[in-house]
Amino acid sequence: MNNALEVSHLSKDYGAFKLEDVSFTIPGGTIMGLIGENGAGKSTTIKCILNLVRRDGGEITVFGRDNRKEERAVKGDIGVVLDEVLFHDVLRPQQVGRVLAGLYPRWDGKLFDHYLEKFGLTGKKTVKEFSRGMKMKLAIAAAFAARPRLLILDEATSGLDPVVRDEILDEFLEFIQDEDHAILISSHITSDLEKAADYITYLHNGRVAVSGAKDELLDTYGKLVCGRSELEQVDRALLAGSRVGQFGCEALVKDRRAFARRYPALTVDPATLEDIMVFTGKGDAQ
Ligand SMILES: Nc1ncnc2c1ncn2[C@@H]1O[C@H](COP(=O)(O)OP(=O)(O)OP(=O)(O)O)[C@@H](O)[C@H]1O
Repeated sequence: MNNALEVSHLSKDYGAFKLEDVSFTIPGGTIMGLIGENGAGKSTTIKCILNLVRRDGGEITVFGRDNRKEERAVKGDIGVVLDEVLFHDVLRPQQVGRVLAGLYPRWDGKLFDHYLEKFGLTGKKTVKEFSRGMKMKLAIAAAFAARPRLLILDEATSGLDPVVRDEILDEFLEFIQDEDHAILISSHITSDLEKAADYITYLHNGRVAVSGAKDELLDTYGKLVCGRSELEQVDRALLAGSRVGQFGCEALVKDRRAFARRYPALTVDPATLEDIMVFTGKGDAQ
């Protein structure tokens, strides 16, 4: 089975910002969450995958095909949902479907109608009268109906309420039941990715800071909460970052089992993706 996406040593130089040596792989039948601060390079990475910006180095393959040499075929395999929805304001969802049917060779009108029904978008409202959540749902229905093999979402679930996000995440989980499908989703909402993603890549200042299987990351990292004097005694090499506050200290432990063996008296709790992102990104913040 081919990997759905392989990004190897990707680089892009904007002058003031550089994407450097970004590599990650999404196996078929899985979801990769791309996380990172504002300006970390998530959208630039996605634009390179979509060939919307020219990369300066590296390789990108989608289901084994080079995204530049076989651009047409690769485009047909990818569905995209961006954070801005650009459908014609005056159209109703069904009319949007008729327009898109002419643009996408693999368009599945029945599937589109199924999602409109499921997402409650079958009324008489035009896109202009839609809330942000309704627009995102329409974009996601359209992305599914184009029958992509790789679905890419850039911040598409931000700004949606938890109920809608949950519904949409369930659709994603169903989509990847087919091993020939995969999803790359960039989001600031790490709790969504904690629920849905199989793999996580954390970009920091244009570089991969952490990448791996989500369960493994959550199982390995830990969060230490302790007093200042205790923190001062801990070997810094075991920590990915720490924070000294008014009422105590917190630190991200790189390997909580190894840490527990060395410091059995200190309690290390499981870390969240947000902890991993915040502490790794800040390093040794005071
Ligand atoms: N066309 C461009 N020309 C020059 N610099 C650019 C261009 N597009 C993006 N950048 C810069 O690249 C950096 C990364 O931006 P990018 O949009 O990839 O980040 P991001 O991780 O998606 O951020 P956010 O979470 O805010 O969307 C930023 O410093 C941005 O200013």
